[in-house]
Amino acid sequence: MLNVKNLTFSYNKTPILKDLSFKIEQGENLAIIGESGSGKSTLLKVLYGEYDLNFGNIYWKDNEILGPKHNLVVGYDFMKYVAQEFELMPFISVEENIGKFLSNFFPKEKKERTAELLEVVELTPFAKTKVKTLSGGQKQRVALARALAKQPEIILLDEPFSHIDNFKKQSLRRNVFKYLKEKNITCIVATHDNNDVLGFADRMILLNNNIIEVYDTPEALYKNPKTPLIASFFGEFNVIKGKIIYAHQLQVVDESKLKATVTESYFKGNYYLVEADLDDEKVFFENVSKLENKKIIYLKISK
Ligand SMILES: Nc1ncnc2c1ncn2[C@@H]1O[C@H](COP(=O)(O)OP(=O)(O)OP(=O)(O)O)[C@@H](O)[C@H]1O
Repeated sequence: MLNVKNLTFSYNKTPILKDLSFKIEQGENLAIIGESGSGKSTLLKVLYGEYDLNFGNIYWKDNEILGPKHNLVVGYDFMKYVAQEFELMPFISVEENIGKFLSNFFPKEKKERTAELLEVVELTPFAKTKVKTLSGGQKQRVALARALAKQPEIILLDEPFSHIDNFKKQSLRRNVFKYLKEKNITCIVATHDNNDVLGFADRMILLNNNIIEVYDTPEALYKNPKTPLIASFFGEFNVIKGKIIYAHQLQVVDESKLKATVTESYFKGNYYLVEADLDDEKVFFENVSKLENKKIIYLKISK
């Protein structure tokens, strides 16, 4: 179990993380979300032992995670961290990078493990390719596989799929999170992307104003977003009479008290996101077809 108690951290005088406490069990997937600059990357680095805390403690099982004041070398064998800037060895191949920290005393195991991880990150055809010739997204996948090579107990991922194109992203995300669950590896992922969270995270933390604003399951937060900031992570939303209403919860009906004028329709694939004026406020809702600008419509809020 990871046990974070009253963690407080600042780079200089201004605190970035104030009095954070949370726990996660072995094998759980925790997502850290928050606006840019809210401290997501800082939290991962602090959990990794890259900095000394101002106050508080971090424990992984019985080990206290301590910063550079207490350790000559940053990091622990049971934990891996994949940063936004991945440091790979450019002049050796993809498979050599992945196998770099695996023992040469067990060549068969090393080969099998490397092949398994190449499959997970969908880079088998690039096994012999030199890393310096890869794209940013391919390098990100090598960094992920390398972090998994020695099977850590806990892995910290900072925006793990940010460089990966939309064609690959869906299947890669499923592969990686499925692999982590199968191997019972605890995962903490900092992300801006709700697709990294929904369907994968067991719990999520929203960092805001230097504190944990909410800590709950994605389902609970999605169904009952207490603040606009939470709702905005999941999608387009409106605040109507003080209530947060997602765009998909508004429907066009023949008559209602919510009379609005269409101002724009955006094609979104299997629906249009329609923008309209409702009592001089902008509202967004989903509709199967495009609606003419200036059309008067009536809206109903569904559950
Ligand atoms: N090495 C550093 N020294 C001083 N301040 C820093 C350092 N690294 C980050 N910060 C500051 O700490 C705050 C949090 O930064 P951090 O990178 O943790 O945010 P983030 O939520 O990960 O942002 P993003 O989503 O943009 O990656 C920011 O105000 C940033 O300027």
